[in-house]
Amino acid sequence: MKRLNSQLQQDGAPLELILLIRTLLAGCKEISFRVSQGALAGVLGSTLSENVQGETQKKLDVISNQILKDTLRDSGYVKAISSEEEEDVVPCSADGNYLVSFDPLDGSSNTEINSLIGTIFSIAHAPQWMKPDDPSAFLQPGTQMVAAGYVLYGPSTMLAMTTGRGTHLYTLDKTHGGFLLTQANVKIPEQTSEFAINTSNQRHWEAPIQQYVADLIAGADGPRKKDYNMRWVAAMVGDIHRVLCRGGIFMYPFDKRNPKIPGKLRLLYEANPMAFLIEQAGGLASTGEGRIMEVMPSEIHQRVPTLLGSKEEVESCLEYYVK
Ligand SMILES: O=P(O)(O)OC[C@H]1O[C@](O)(COP(=O)(O)O)[C@@H](O)[C@@H]1O
Ligand SMILES: [Mg+2]
Ligand SMILES: [Mg+2]
Repeated sequence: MKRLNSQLQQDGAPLELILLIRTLLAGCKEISFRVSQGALAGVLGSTLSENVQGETQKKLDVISNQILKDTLRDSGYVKAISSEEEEDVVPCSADGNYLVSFDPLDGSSNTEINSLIGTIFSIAHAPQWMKPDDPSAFLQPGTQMVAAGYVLYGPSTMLAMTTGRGTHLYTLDKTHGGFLLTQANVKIPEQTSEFAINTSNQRHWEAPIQQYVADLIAGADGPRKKDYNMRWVAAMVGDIHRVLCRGGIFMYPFDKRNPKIPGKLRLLYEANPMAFLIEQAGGLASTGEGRIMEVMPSEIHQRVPTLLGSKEEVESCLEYYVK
């Protein structure tokens, strides 16, 4: 089976980017091991501290964040890091050529129930003019990403990765510790009968999504004349992996509860990297008003409404916005 290295070379990734990706994944392998230890290693449960999002941090949020910071900070490739668990950017090497944004542990609410969790990351060039502690350099649209991916800590540890030449899936071979290519050039089915959304938020949604989801649930008896099934892993990394594997539409839409916060998911280290993977696999990634990867960020922890998945189904969903 092909190794990650040779696929990245085949996709034309520059050597330094390949070395950076390998360094980041070395951190993810350590997280995979710590996660698999669970209660044996005392890594389950919450801490007493809150992150900049106002969420109580899980022990694994803090552990994963520290592992990735320690792994990347002195690598020499990275100028600065932005992380879900860090209020400000983390300065690294002044002559580093890359910026890395990551969600060290996605699906935190799943840690205690031994369910799917993961790490999500995106990589962009660091502007020459930038000082390592300057957050403004991260305020680039997603179209500027040079690589993105996630590592899914599930029954097997899997990697989904793109450098802009298709989306590929890899499986961690725990016998020799390398990621091996298990599915090249993923193509998401354009049509689907599977949707994912947290319906407990329904009363807070805007009218277009209310109507769109109502029509999905109406199934063959409704205007879509087709039955739909629902799934919700409560970990974006798990829901998006399912979409890459068999199609579907994943939604975390605008929510009227607090109009200043237009969604739950964060642009830099959740929505953008997933949008890059989905688009490179032939799917669509929208905020409802436009392409996620064209959103111009105004701050590093900015949130966006998120609609991702099978091309024709996302298009059908967007028609409700036009109506
Ligand atoms: O609790 P809800 O509304 O189901 O939200 C689940 C969503 O929140 C998240 O867990 C947020 O990510 P974090 O766990 O990294 O904070 C997503 O992975 C997931 O899609
Ligand atoms: Mg997350
Ligand atoms: Mg997280």
